[in-house]
Amino acid sequence: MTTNYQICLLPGDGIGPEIIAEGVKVLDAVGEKYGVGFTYDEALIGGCAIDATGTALPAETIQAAKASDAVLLAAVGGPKWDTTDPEKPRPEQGLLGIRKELGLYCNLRPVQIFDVLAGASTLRPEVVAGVDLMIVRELTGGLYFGKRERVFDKDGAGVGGAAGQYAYDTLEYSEFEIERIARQAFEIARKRRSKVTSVDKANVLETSRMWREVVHRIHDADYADVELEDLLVDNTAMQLINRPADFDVVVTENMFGDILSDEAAQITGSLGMLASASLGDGVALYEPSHGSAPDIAGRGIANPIAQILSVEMMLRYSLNMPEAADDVRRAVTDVLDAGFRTGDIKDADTPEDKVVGTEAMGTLVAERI
Ligand SMILES: NC(=O)C1=CN([C@@H]2O[C@H](COP(=O)(O)OP(=O)(O)OC[C@H]3O[C@@H](n4cnc5c(N)ncnc54)[C@H](O)[C@@H]3O)[C@@H](O)[C@H]2O)C=CC1
Ligand SMILES: CC(C)CC(=O)C(=O)O
Ligand SMILES: [Mg+2]
Repeated sequence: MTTNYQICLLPGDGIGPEIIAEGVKVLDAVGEKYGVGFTYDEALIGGCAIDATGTALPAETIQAAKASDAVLLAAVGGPKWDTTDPEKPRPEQGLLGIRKELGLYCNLRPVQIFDVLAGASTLRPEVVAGVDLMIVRELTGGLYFGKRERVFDKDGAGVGGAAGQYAYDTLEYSEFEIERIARQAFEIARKRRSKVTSVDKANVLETSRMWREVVHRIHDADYADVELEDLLVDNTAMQLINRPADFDVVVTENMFGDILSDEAAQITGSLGMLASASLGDGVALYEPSHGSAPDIAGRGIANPIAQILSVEMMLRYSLNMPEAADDVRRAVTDVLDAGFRTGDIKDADTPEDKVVGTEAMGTLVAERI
């Protein structure tokens, strides 16, 4: 009997539709090789969903995601929907909403340097050599999900202590949320180089002081074999580009993880290389770490590798196809070793005939599965 998987596709906006097509191309090549069927159910999220339905996360999209074996998302957002009006819908609400709906509290962002891309990084090759770290980002708590409000000073009488508008966002964490992400980080570290760096701002924030306490309690009780270090987030931002190869697993709260992963992506040469898996206790979602790149959308030049490596993570974590996942990684490595580059990862030595577009890069990878 042929295995058949139902994959929910969420192309979103900007370069989203261009790169997800290449993820699907690679997944189809995997299906052909392993005799596995993939059925795709495409749904709306983000700006395109606002245009069609007035909301960034229609109920049908949530249903399609929950009914699938895994979700493949590209990216949402763009200038068309940018607004500072708190009453208007924003594409990013769709992304935050689907993470919450599916309970995706654990975001894995692997930062690995492909040897041949050492020259594409803005850091010196000897600094980026051997970089292999995993950012474990808490994904459904913290500042992105806390209560927020803007109070308009309609009569000029002043709000929040002074004349003018007043706004706030709140950063909250429960012990439970910290404990479950910390356990994930320690478990992952045990399968890697057994080192966890816990990143916080405990010299200022109360949530961070509790974060540190909980992480240490879990460590001392159940994971004393794993090395644990604490690092303040500002120092981490600096150390990541100073000594990136020293990091193994980096565990941190939602916003710190968002910011640090974009920074870490640059170590690999481009944000277009950084995949991610968003995991919970049910259906998981796989997405590049980058956004919808409106500055290059519609030109066929976006790098689809982050999306393709997100397919690799889907095969590994949701579909229990580790050999196929290895095939995807090997195929990407082979294409890069053969010298092919999208514009974002080319360097001064890349010959013009090796610079390829989104579609060609996807085809080159799919051919090597
Ligand atoms: N997961 C998601 O859907 C995310 C969505 N966004 C949204 O995306 C929109 C654009 O945000 P930005 O701040 O510009 O971040 P971005 O990640 O879209 O782009 C940052 C820079 O990286 C480049 N880049 C990103 N992905 C690339 C790829 N695959 N190939 C080549 N170059 C690539 C872009 O061209 C741009 O110069 C905003 O509306 C933002 O809210 C931002 C981050 C995550
Ligand atoms: C667009 C945000 C909601 C999220 C983000 O930047 C990310 O997950 O990387
Ligand atoms: Mg981000």
